[in-house]
Amino acid sequence: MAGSGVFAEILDGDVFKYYTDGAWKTSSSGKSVPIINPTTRSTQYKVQACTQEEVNKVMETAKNAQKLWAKTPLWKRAELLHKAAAILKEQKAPIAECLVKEIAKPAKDAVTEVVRSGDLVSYCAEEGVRILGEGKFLVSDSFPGNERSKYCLTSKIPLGVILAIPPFNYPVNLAVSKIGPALIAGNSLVLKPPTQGAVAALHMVHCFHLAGFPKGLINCVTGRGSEIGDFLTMHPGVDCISFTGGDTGIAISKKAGMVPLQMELGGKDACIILEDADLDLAASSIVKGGFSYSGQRCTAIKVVLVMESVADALVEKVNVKLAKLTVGAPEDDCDITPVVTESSANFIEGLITDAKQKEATFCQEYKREGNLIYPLLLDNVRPDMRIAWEEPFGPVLPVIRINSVEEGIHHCNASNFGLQGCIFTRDINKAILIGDAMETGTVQINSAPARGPDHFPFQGFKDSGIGSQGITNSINMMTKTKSMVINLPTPTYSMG
Ligand SMILES: NC(=O)C1=CN([C@@H]2O[C@H](COP(=O)(O)OP(=O)(O)OC[C@H]3O[C@@H](n4cnc5c(N)ncnc54)[C@H](OP(=O)(O)O)[C@@H]3O)[C@@H](O)[C@H]2O)C=CC1
Ligand SMILES: O=C(O)[C@H](O)COP(=O)(O)O
Repeated sequence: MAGSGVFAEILDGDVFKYYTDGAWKTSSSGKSVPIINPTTRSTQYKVQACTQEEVNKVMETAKNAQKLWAKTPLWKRAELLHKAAAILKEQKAPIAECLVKEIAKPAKDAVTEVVRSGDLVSYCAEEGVRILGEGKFLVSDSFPGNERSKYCLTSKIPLGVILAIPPFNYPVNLAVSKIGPALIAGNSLVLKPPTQGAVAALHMVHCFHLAGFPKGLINCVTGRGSEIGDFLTMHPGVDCISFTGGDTGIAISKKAGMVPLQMELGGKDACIILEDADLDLAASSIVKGGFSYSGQRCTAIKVVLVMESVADALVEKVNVKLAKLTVGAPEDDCDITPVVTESSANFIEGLITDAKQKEATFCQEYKREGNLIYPLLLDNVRPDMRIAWEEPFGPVLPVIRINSVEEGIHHCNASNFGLQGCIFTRDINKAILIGDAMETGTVQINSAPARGPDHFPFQGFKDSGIGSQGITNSINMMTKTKSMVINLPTPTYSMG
């Protein structure tokens, strides 16, 4: 049960505490934020509603702790991260249980998220030791007009305090994808977990606490993003913001100060199917890519653009597979589970109603029970329908029939998003040419979009983000370059 066993100290009555200065604390606000279970639609957990004064204190604590941490040898930082990763994996069951209750993640996927997170933290430790242990050495005489009289030594140093804000759909994994790189690079961390998923995140933070990180290095404040979000992101104590979520990220980037930003935002990942595609492979990738975790992945396939000549065959294959998906409770490990909130379900329903009014073909009957929306494929979607452009973040997928590859590329590039895209064809030359034309951060050939493996670069173009994630890129992003120039009195070759 959440908040029991080794996690007992993170709970105060029925409210989970926040974490700072190496200890679990109750907010002086006396207020809590309820977390609604998407399946039962009743309050499952409560977390502290932290105050602005508490945020100020946390920032100061993080700043002080970072100064000492930056002086901690790299191998020691790595050792602690490996320890935290091991504890995280050991504690996968209670953390996964929180994910099931808070965000209705299917039971097996919830365990996978925690194990993947442990692996990610370990990889950060190893990669950090490799890339931060090396710097650059430059000599001056390669630039016109210079003799060889200056030696420049560059190394990577930490930024300071990293503010990490992950979204609800991977509250553990997308938190550690920021925490691991931040810590190995010598930064301290303030985590603001999503409200749905906060309790899983607090359990994860406790694993870092148990690993024995120095006091104040990792901090976790809770509260609604709409209430403490602006105060956090505009706080002068923040040296970098790493955010994953929706349009909120665009607003943050306009308000934040002159600090590095890492933004991973929404997507409308297109799947282009050519006439020569392996349709069985395409259909299973569409079902997995479009419907796993009920479509609540930024990398989910969110629009299928299929050549008219193979559209009927593809739609039929997808429908056969959709009929086999199980629909129900996350505890039963169903494929399709309730979406995260009632307002998300209402938003998805709005897109479906619009498509109905504009006469899309419904391949299944639209069915909703509370937050549970049954999987739905909409065929013959046209560009005047909202679902052609907007991100449902739910188990509904539009199919647009195209008559040329150019039409598919045009639709993909007309989107304000540019996260990932995929192409199904047996012609690798065509795949590469189309992939080059798609304005997305990543193009997958003959597979659905995906962020992992977690060391691959992961980035969105346009409204899908700023910067690039993936373990190596995040470590680099959370550092700055420092140079030391040794100025010699004469060129180095002047003797002998
Ligand atoms: N590109 C990517 O890697 C990913 C993108 N996404 C995108 O995220 C969206 C869904 O996730 P969701 O969690 O609903 O996204 P949101 O943008 O609503 O929330 C993301 C995080 O921001 C916090 N937040 C809310 N308001 C503010 C604010 N004013 N200042 C600072 N933080 C704030 C939220 O806290 P709280 O929960 O308390 O409101 C949450 O922790 C989708 O659009 C999806 O595509 C999701 C995953 C990955
Ligand atoms: O949050 C998301 O949706 C992810 O970053 C996608 O991750 P995945 O491709 O590994 O599911």
